Amino acid sequence: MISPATTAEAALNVAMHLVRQAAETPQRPALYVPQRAVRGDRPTPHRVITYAELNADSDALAHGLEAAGVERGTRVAVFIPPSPQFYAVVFALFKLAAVPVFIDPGMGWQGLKRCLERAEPAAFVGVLRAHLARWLFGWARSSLRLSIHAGRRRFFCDYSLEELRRLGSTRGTYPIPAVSAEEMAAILFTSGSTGPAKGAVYTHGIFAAQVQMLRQAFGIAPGEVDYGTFPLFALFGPALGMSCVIPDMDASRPARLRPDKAIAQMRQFTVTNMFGSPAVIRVLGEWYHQRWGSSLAGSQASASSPSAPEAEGPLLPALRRVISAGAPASPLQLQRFTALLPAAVPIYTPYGATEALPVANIDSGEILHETQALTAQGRGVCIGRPLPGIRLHIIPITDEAIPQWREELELPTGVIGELVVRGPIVTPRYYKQPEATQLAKIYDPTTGEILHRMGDVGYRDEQGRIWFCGRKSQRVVTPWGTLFTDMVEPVFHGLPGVGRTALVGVERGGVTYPVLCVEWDRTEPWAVVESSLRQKAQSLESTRTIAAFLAHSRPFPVDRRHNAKIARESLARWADRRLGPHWQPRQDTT
Ligand SMILES: Nc1ncnc2c1ncn2[C@@H]1O[C@H](COP(=O)(O)OP(=O)(O)OP(=O)(O)O)[C@@H](O)[C@H]1O
Repeated sequence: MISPATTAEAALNVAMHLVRQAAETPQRPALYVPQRAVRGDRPTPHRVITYAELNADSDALAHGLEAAGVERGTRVAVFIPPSPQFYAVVFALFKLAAVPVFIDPGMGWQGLKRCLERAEPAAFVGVLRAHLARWLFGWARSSLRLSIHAGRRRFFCDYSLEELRRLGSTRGTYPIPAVSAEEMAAILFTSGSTGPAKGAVYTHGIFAAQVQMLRQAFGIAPGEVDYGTFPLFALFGPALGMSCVIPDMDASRPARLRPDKAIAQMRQFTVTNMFGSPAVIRVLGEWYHQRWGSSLAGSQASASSPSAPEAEGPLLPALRRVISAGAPASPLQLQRFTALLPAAVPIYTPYGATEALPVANIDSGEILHETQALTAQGRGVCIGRPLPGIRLHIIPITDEAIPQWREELELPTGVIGELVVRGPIVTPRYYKQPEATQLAKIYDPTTGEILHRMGDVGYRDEQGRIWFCGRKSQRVVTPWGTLFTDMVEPVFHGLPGVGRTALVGVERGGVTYPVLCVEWDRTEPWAVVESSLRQKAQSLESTRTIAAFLAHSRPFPVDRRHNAKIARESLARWADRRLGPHWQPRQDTT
């Protein structure tokens, strides 16, 4: 054991950021916690938790958890929604150098069971609902030896957090052990949008690099105020010295965020940084658009409108940046959201995945003024340039494992292939999933680095920017060539009656045909919509082979974490059923 901040190894532990903030600015609010349901029309009382308090609470919990048997390296499943308990427990686990395991609660009971079986946590700390489900569905029964209820009472668990807090509260500062960059710090499960979720192994070195990269890439300064609608990312708020407003929302359903509440909270605390999935950006932008329309874009909100802000000017005047991540954001959504912001405020859409984050970055200025026009012509979605410290390679598309890196794998500029990254934020493996690890990682024998295959396809342009063309597993391979989702779908956006679109493959007689599912908003008759879709498809080489357009009258199914990634696998099954066994593709397709 060492005294905090005395060695580079201890400083690697992400909890050291909290310790440092508490020493430097003890009275700065770390968290603003709504004390009751947030009202859209007036300020809501919030509890303030300072950095000194959060740090002391996590010290007490670290002692208490240790007394209960949690040790360095113990895997602990955490099922607590964003709250003071969540932050205190997670920082306590980091202080112990224990290994928190994070799984999306929204993924469904079966998926959760599978993840927990893989992660084999020895301890489980969660809210009552999570414990009830654990008990009912037998989650992690064979590995668990300690259960902790995140509340005052124990119920049927071994301990309550309140007990552990009391137990540890007189023991002072927790002596954070020195950790190495390679030591496992956490397991984060992917969202499972293209198959079973996989547990990415995070090391202390990765967290340290992420904090540094986020600070540099976005220019986040201590003392800023954060509104983080994605729980795992919210953890970086305190690490970056921000004061974090806890949103009044169900964090496992970002698309159901209530815009009036979110805006009221952001205005009440003059929030400077907002983080959310493209679904959050869409919901807020559409809400604004429906009320005040595009005529006010980027400028003023009418004070005479019933729920308009009293002050003149943009609705969110203090925001310095917005970060939208987790899925492609459509230019239209970005455009609508800019109406809430002061003119020069960027919306960043960083690209990355649970296994490697952040990888590349671009802002709304470049998207709206430059790249969206090319996106509409079928060139894909620009995700910007790799961040400093990251190298991005593009390699030929294959579903086979590639054990070793060879320079010859690199494709030239302009050629579409799979995106592969190397850098300090690349996770080395999946936890106890050697087959998945084999398929996703490449070892470079000359540098000793492990590269991550993103499972995405794209290309590099002459300016060094990367263009995202879709998920590798969702490409549609036809006798007339391969179609990529994010090159095809945006071509049709903006046509009257058309919401989102989704490209899927439907097989008949051993041939896969490209089919476009269309979110039809019923503002135009389907026959009119279909005819304009067909006309548009004929205008480009890449879309000419689309064999059918299908009206989908309800919103598309989406992933559970970000509520933004279209579940094309289930839409493909839907399209197959809709077309029926006797469907004959139109003659002009072939
Ligand atoms: N800015 C972005 N633009 C386009 N796509 C993005 C962006 N950011 C993330 N993505 C998409 O999200 C993926 C990462 O998602 P995440 O880590 O949440 O889990 P997942 O890969 O969907 O889960 P699984 O691998 O279990 O299917 C990326 O590989 C990419 O396809």
